[in-house]
Amino acid sequence: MTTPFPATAKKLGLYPVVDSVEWIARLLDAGVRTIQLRIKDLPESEAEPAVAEAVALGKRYQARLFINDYWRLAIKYGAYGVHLGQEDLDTADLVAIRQAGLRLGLSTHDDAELDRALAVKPSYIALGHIFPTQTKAMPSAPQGLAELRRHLTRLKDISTVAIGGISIERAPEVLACGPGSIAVVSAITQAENWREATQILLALAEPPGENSAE
Ligand SMILES: Cc1ncc(COP(=O)(O)OP(=O)(O)O)c(N)n1
Ligand SMILES: Cc1ncsc1CCOP(=O)(O)O
Ligand SMILES: [Mg+2]
Repeated sequence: MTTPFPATAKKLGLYPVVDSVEWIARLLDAGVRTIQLRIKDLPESEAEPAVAEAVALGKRYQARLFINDYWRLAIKYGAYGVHLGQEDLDTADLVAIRQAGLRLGLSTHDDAELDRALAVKPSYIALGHIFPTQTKAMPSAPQGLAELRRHLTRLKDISTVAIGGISIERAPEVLACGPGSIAVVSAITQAENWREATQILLALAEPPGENSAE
């Protein structure tokens, strides 16, 4: 029988995905408590200082800091968790991640990927991309809100994250579908006023009294 990964909060709330320690520091200081460091295409040795700093910051703020892709570094520095995509699943050592006590988040885009992800018993499942996005080249079409709703009906007992093209304007309709979290990149990093955008998104995704400390 597959051993589950450690649970995370059912409602992870606002989940910014950013590419630098500077963004991690700013957003933790602004009150964000779930966050991901997503550095792409750097050799592990070059990404290592950023991962180490991000993990230290996450601990200082008692935040849920997920490391994208670099699972060995996440284990080495004791991150809260790791985020992996379907391709990453082909190569990552899931046993090592679980034995190190890290949470695991997995990307999914359709029913087959959901089946595969659920078999791993991760800490959360990400569903995307919901709307068109400029941030990442996606091989599939956006799933939209109806598919998001349909997928969520299969995921009552696990923490869920919606991602892809979620703007301040679209966040309420996404949240109304019932995911525990919305992950955003450009809604914050490309905002004219990132502080204001973050506060608006925090208020939408984390209504007072609803944020769990897990
Ligand atoms: C919360 C969240 N959801 C999805 C992704 C995408 O992960 P992946 O499919 O592995 O693609 P890359 O981010 O590695 O390009 C994510 N990072 N975070
Ligand atoms: C990393 C990732 N995975 C699926 S969509 C996406 C990018 C989301 O970025 P944005 O919030 O700017 O659309
Ligand atoms: Mg990945």
